[in-house]
Amino acid sequence: MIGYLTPNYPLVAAFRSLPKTRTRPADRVTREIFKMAPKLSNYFQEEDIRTSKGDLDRPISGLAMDSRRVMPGNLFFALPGRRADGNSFIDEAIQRGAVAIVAEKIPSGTAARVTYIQVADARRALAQVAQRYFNFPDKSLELVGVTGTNGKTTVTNLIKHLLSTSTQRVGLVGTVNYDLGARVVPSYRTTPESLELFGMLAQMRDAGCRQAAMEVSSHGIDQQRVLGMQFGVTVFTNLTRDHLDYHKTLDAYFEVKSRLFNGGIGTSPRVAAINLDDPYGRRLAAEVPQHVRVITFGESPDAVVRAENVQLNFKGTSLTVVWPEGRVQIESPFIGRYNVSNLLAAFAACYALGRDPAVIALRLKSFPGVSGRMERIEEGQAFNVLVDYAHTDDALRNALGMLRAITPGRLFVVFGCGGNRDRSKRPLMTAAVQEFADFAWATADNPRGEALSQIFTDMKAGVKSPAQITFTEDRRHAISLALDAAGPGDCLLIAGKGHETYQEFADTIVPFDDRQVVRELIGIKSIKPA
Ligand SMILES: CC(=O)N[C@H]1[C@@H](OP(=O)(O)OP(=O)(O)OC[C@H]2O[C@@H](n3ccc(=O)[nH]c3=O)[C@H](O)[C@@H]2O)O[C@H](CO)[C@@H](O)[C@@H]1O[C@H](C)C(=O)N[C@@H](C)C(=O)N[C@H](CCC(=O)O)C(=O)O
Ligand SMILES: Nc1ncnc2c1ncn2[C@@H]1O[C@H](COP(=O)(O)OP(=O)(O)OP(=O)(O)O)[C@@H](O)[C@H]1O
Ligand SMILES: N[C@H](CCC[C@H](N)C(=O)O)C(=O)O
Ligand SMILES: [Mg+2]
Repeated sequence: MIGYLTPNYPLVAAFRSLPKTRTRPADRVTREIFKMAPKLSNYFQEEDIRTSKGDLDRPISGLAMDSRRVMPGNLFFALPGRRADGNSFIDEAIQRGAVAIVAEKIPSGTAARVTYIQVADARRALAQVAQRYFNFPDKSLELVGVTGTNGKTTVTNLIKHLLSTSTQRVGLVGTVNYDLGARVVPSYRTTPESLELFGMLAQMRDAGCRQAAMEVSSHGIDQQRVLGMQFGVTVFTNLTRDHLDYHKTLDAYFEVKSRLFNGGIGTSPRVAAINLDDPYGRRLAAEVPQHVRVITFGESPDAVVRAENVQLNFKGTSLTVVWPEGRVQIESPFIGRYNVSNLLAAFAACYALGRDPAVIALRLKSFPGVSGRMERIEEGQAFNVLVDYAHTDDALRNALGMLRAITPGRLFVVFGCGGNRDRSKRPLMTAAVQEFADFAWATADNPRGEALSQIFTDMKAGVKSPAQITFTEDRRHAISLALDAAGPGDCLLIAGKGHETYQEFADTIVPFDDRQVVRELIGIKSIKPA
């Protein structure tokens, strides 16, 4: 599935350099190319290797970290995991043609024709080797890395929009899609593995991109997916409760995120843009090492890039952005106070890259928004319907608080909680919904491997007003009930799945798009304008 992200770069170069002849038997061509392929030892430094066995000078045809994707001639990385252990797939990798193995322990009874390299940390080795294999693509790009619990997708898309010109395409890596310069492909992970990331950055570089914006998830930092990557600017949006299944405490979650700013990923950014309105942002700004320039942003009066005169309504937001050398009035079609924070984050990142603030301000106006983020569905119905990706209690509180303030009628919400994710946020999400909405339909999000009844039990612990919430397993039915209930002046928020076009169950993934479902149901029900 992801082979297109990790082409055999050195081999492609070797192939291009071969003299063009009309008659080249395929196996001879393969042999010729292979002879020109760089050697295994090119990708390691002596200190990386604990012990080794076999020929370190053999050519390799590519890198793999999943035995199911090994191609003949590959170097396979056996990574220790939470669910599986890559070491138990070494035999399978060899059967598929792997000629060299990197592992933290060399298995006994090794195959003689294969080279084994023992390293202290296989994930670290994967990132280092991938960076060398793709020839340091991060260093050829102005790379902006955005982290934080919420706002990463929005801010990276804003940055891409602000930096792009008619002749300059800007790369993107994030939750919704990957823009590789020559094509855009749907995303399967917010921050993919280092092997895929360096492969993608190489494609951007080769397609002529000079900048790229990348979402950096806490899982990505912790699993060394961005180890050694050179970011010019890193951005911190905020830190609120999520992913405690993984990080256990908010402080541990913060420590992981702060590695993107303090050299903890092996590199430090030139500039850090940090949200001063967020308590963890304030802490981070004080802790960033001296050699990193900090540009704070926010509505706080002491922020370097700050917003004044913020005015919000259903049509958009107006604000004055103030920075040390000037100020500019901005009109944006974006709604919601948290989007002021996102606008400032993107503005601060572009300012940090030395872009003209006046030009940035002008371009903000034409930002089309992000798929599934407060996306308005207008099918002639008499009430507002918005599809949003709020999937934490903080995001729900922000989204609903904002809609409450600008909705004349009743506020309704359809929401759910994902399975195999942080259980502790579930009751808090219900409580946040009950704080603002007149009525809520709780339903399935992506149950994944968990029983929906268990997810509902967790969610029910946050119910305060049982008469204002109902639990309905089928998401389409829940949306249908909510559409039936809404009338003129009301607002319906469908939260949690945003841009997603599927629903993930234990043993199947089915097509499901909240936006399409709303459109279909409005059509079927012939909900008429007032
Ligand atoms: C919790 C988590 O992040 N887990 C990731 C981690 O899993 P793991 O360490 O348990 O790995 P594993 O599945 O046990 O496999 C170990 C090794 O064996 C290999 N293997 C496995 C099976 C096989 O047949 N052959 C084989 O070689 C695997 O490729 C892997 O190298 O490493 C795997 C390989 O890279 C990832 O696929 C996996 O992501 C899982 C599926 C996941 O759901 N991750 C989510 C939570 C995530 O990363 N989300 C963030 C976004 C969060 C946010 O938006 O805030 C993201 O960046 O997308
Ligand atoms: N700056 C912000 N502060 C708080 N909530 C926000 C902010 N920006 C967006 N949100 C809310 O969070 C949701 C997700 O936004 P976005 O996709 O930009 O975040 P993300 O960090 O990329 O999320 P993910 O970790 O799932 O990739 C939005 O739909 C909105 O409800
Ligand atoms: N990046 C988030 C997205 C959650 C989206 C929500 N629809 C869910 O499935 O819980 C995660 O993987 O935790
Ligand atoms: Mg995202």
